[in-house]
Amino acid sequence: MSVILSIEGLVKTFGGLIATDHVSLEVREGEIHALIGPNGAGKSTLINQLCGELVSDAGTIHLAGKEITGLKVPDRVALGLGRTFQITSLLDEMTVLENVGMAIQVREGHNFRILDLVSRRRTIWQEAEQRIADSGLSTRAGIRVADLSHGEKKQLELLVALAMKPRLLLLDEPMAGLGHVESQAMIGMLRETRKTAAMLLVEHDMEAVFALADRISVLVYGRVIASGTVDEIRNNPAVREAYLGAEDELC
Ligand SMILES: Nc1ncnc2c1ncn2[C@@H]1O[C@H](COP(=O)(O)OP(=O)(O)OP(=O)(O)O)[C@@H](O)[C@H]1O
Repeated sequence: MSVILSIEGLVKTFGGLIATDHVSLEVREGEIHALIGPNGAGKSTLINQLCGELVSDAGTIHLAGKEITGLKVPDRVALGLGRTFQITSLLDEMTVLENVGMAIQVREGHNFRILDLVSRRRTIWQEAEQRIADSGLSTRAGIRVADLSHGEKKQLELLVALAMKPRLLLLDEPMAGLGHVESQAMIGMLRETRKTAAMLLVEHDMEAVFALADRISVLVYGRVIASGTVDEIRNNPAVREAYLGAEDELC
């Protein structure tokens, strides 16, 4: 399986604090690679370094073989990097359909030509309808974002990110704040997503991690202390040690 994301020796410091300390890991095509670790381990910092919101102090990032370490956010997006943004980035007064349609228009923007504007618009809205019909939001296309539940907003956030057709999707706690039923719906959506995009999944919900991950890397104090399959990570003494006091989370 080829490597879609390769990180080598990535470092980020804040003053005297080393938030990510020579992090190296790989995400392969078609896999969900979970990144877990205690609070303050550096997971969000790493995601922000990868998407270009934080400039790294050292190390390299390659996406599908191309070095993207020094690129700006839009250039990384153009090369196939996607991420779910905070729910607040959804357009509250617009419908589910309009939010997905807008994302597709952004993706297609550079292809617009005056002459085929009308037919392009039709294609865009058809794609938006199809993406929604295939998701857990199939009955919510005409609903304003403001009237959606928290779980539905998280699903829409994922749909909007997918409308950009990323090759690699960075997910920062997609299960946060979801109830059991909503979590199951999100797990279903992420399983479907695996068919089109590899994912680096930062998540505290271990049930979801174990249900979804092909491989897991464990970050503690900014360092990767272990990388492996679900079983390897569950049975790794150093990982259990890092989670001491919350051991049943790993059972
Ligand atoms: N902008 C910043 N300025 C200063 N320190 C920061 C900044 N961002 C993060 N940190 C520090 O870097 C360390 C790693 O934080 P980070 O948010 O990446 O951890 P995390 O693993 O995502 O934690 P959590 O699971 O609680 O979200 C923490 O000690 C945090 O306080």
